[in-house]
Amino acid sequence: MMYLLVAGLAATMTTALPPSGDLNALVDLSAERLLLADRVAAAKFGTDQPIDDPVREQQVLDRAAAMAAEAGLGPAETVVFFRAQIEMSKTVQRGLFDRWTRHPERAPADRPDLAADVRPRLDRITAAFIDRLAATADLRAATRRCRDLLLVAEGEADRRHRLDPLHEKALHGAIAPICAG
Ligand SMILES: O=C(O)C(=O)C[C@]1(C(=O)O)C=C[C@@H](O)C=C1
Repeated sequence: MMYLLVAGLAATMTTALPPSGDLNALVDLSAERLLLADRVAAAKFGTDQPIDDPVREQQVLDRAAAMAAEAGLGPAETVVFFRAQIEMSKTVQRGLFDRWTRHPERAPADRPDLAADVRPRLDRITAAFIDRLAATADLRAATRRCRDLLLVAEGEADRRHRLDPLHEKALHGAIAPICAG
């Protein structure tokens, strides 16, 4: 009986406790998504597919909101967060289009498949985001502690991913809603 009680408690604890309560993994996902914007831009550059795709944006936001509700997160705040990810992805894409237009020799040689390859990867990041947003829910508030942790996580992500100024600026914008409370 005692054994069953302890085993049951341990099982509850391992599922209830978030593996990492800090903001590093969350910011890291944001950086990964912005680096994936390079692949999105490469898929569109030199084609007639525009950077802005409002239909796809709505799909991303609807799916994120549905997953957020299931995870016990507020759909409205989750949409604000994902909107920032999308806006900053477009900032990166526009910056790269500009760079590649001015320096065609720097344009990517290959054209990734947006529907078959890049968007499924973005979708996987959405699911991982929900997980991390849920794990950091207590921390994400308009507090000094949140802002301090965010600053550290941002610096680490900049370094770890060796972000250039374009991606660095985009990461700064993408993570802005995290401590908005
Ligand atoms: O999937 C695309 O086409 C993208 O450009 C990515 C993305 C996004 O960040 O999810 C960004 C801009 C588009 O308006 C739609 C979606």
